Amino acid sequence: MKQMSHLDDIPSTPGKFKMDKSPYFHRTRWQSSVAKLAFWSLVFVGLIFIFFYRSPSSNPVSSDPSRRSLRTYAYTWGGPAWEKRVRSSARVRTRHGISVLVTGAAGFVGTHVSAALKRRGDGVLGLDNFNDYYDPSLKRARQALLERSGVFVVQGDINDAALLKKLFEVVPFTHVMHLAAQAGVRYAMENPSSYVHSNIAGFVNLLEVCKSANPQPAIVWASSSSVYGLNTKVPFSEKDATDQPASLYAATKKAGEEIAHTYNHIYGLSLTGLRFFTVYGPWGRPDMAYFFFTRDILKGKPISIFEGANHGTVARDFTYIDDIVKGCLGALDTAEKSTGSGGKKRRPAQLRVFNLGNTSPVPVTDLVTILERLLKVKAKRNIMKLPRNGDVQFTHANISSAQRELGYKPTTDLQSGLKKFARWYLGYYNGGKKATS
Ligand SMILES: O=C(O)[C@H]1O[C@H](OP(=O)(O)OP(=O)(O)OC[C@H]2O[C@@H](n3ccc(=O)[nH]c3=O)[C@H](O)[C@@H]2O)[C@H](O)[C@@H](O)[C@@H]1O
Repeated sequence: MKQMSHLDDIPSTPGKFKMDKSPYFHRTRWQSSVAKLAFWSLVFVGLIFIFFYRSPSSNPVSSDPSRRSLRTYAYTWGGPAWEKRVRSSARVRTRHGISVLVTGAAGFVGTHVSAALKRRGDGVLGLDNFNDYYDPSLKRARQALLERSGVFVVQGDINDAALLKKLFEVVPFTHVMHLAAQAGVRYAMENPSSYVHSNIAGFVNLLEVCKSANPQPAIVWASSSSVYGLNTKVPFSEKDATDQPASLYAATKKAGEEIAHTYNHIYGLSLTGLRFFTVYGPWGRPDMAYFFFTRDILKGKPISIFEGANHGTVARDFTYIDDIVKGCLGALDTAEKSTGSGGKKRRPAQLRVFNLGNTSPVPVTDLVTILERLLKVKAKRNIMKLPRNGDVQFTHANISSAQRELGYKPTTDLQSGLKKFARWYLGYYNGGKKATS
């Protein structure tokens, strides 16, 4: 159908425009005041619209990153066509398949998990708010990838209770894979409220809707290796204390684990938290070191490599995305059903936390050496003291619990994983020429 627009009424040669005699000319005074009222109402509604869309949460990005709030875009949802798309995307296509609501589906891990679920015949519906924490065009490209494989990604926020309720009305999801979050350790000092908004308020909102859904879904969600904080006992085990987070990001993830306990305890929600260890790979996050090191090395820009006190090594248990996806699917497949209904718990429900790491920490300096070899460019290394902004000196996962209960077994070392990342990066950014700042 042709879209009517006000432009359609304007002739291409304005000088020749001849006004037709309006049939409204002889209307009564009463009718003209109705027209005036309608006109001023429109102006009023327009002003309200402008006011809301210029409110701080949606202001264009300011040049000072510490001042800006993340920009999300206005979205609409609902209607028969929209519901049809939701239903079709979430339709299970195998006999024992599950139907999963994936939050953060246009994110790095969300895209890979959604695609893997769809490939094996599960029903998948994505949800993402497409905010501009990093380049939204990368999120749109991931969305396009998912759409091609039959996954519809609804644009919306996990804080939007009405939207979440609607989704559960349309589809009785058996599982929720909750990956929507404000990520990044260092950015928490610049924009603390975004962490509270997504990782705490958003998570609680989602759990509220899940606990009232009938049937209640089982929930698997992304916690983080950062909850180990200042823990010095290695490798990190799920049994270790996690009461010394070093960043607000870590604190919100830890809070998420406690909130999960509460909803499990009161409402019988089946909850599994996965502590991801520095996940990397194709379609990754541009705010992570391996990603922006690649960009800067290719541009010939210096990179900052952190070191601990007394030139201490800073290392990470870098984990390849395909291994993480297997861990996520293992967690979904072994998740027991929630036990509540109508907001009441019938009997105790499953509550789990697993490390998903690689069990072999690599110094950040070695990561850079691997990148140099793959990109065939020497990095301009700038060695700096580890800033006091939430970064911890090392991470190292003990994964025996995930191995035993989820069948989790990482198989990709950093060299092979980075090779796949570099190939993707060079293809996606046209040999590194297209990369943005
Ligand atoms: O494991 C996790 O749970 C976390 O992994 C990453 O956090 P991080 O390990 O800090 O990953 P990067 O920001 O990519 O940093 C990797 C390493 O590079 C170092 N780094 C970072 C930035 C930089 O300029 N220079 C530098 O040496 C960091 O200190 C760190 O050791 C993610 O950003 C978090 O969202 C996630 O929760």
